[in-house]
Amino acid sequence: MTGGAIRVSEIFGPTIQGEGTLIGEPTVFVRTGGCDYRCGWCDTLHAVDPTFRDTWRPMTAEAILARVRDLSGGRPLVVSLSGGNPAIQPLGELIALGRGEGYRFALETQGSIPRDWFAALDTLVLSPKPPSSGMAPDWQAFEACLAAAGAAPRTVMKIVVFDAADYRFAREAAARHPQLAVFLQPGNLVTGKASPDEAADLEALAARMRWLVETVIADGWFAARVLPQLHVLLWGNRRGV
Ligand SMILES: C[S@@+](CC[C@H](N)C(=O)[O-])C[C@H]1O[C@@H](n2cnc3c(N)ncnc32)[C@H](O)[C@@H]1O
Ligand SMILES: Nc1nc2[nH]cc(C(=O)O)c2c(=O)[nH]1
Ligand code: SF4
Ligand SMILES: [Mg+2]
Repeated sequence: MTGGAIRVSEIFGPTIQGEGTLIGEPTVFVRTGGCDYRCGWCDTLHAVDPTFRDTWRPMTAEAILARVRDLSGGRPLVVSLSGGNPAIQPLGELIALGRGEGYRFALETQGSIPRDWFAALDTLVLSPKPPSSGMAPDWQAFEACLAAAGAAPRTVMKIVVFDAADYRFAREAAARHPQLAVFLQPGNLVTGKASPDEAADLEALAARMRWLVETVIADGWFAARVLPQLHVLLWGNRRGV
């Protein structure tokens, strides 16, 4: 891979953003390959597990933007950079080129790797990982991500909640960073296949979402917003939607 190459797992859309602060917005997704974490419940193992490495392609920023242009018919919209951990990749040039054409950029990351080009984003979604993931958040790196972004992008937190311990973690994370809007997302238990294509367990998701809403309300945490993964409700665990 050359210095400026970006490792891409998949580019798809337009679809709607299914999660968090931009929910419902028409979006093209650029999913990079490779992650420094390995969450037990990751729903995107095909962009994480190195056994999928030969499906990841090195692409230049120009080639990615050309694909985004193709998919969007040249009409600017939101481009969501996700992964894997997109912060591993050199995305500054793609963001600069795309913004020059009117595209807006959002990026989803766990907050483990700060980059100076975070400041060029429109939206930064930081998703620190709760206990159920099996990963421990690195708060120093998380704070370095906030500092790198500065005041330019809208930075929010999106925290996956499976259980009461995750909920307590979310409260603590929010207390550490009271300036950030918080989105709570009920966890979706994928069945462990590396690239799940099966229907989601909608009953279990609804039950977890009800529990989470009841918990937030009983707790009086009125600054939190609770949202499902809309794309999972509509299309299950299918890829590319
Ligand atoms: C696949 S990750 C990729 C970006 C980055 N690595 C991260 O974790 O933020 C995108 C979002 O999906 C969430 N996510 C992953 N697996 C999930 C699951 N099983 N249920 C609910 N959300 C999940 C992550 O927490 C993150 O907010
Ligand atoms: N529609 C849709 N919305 C999403 N929001 C976050 C996604 C992701 O996997 O990062 C995602 C995704 O894969 N599809
Ligand atoms: S940090 Fe994100 S992409 Fe990486 S394993 Fe966890 S959920 Fe999956
Ligand atoms: Mg996903």
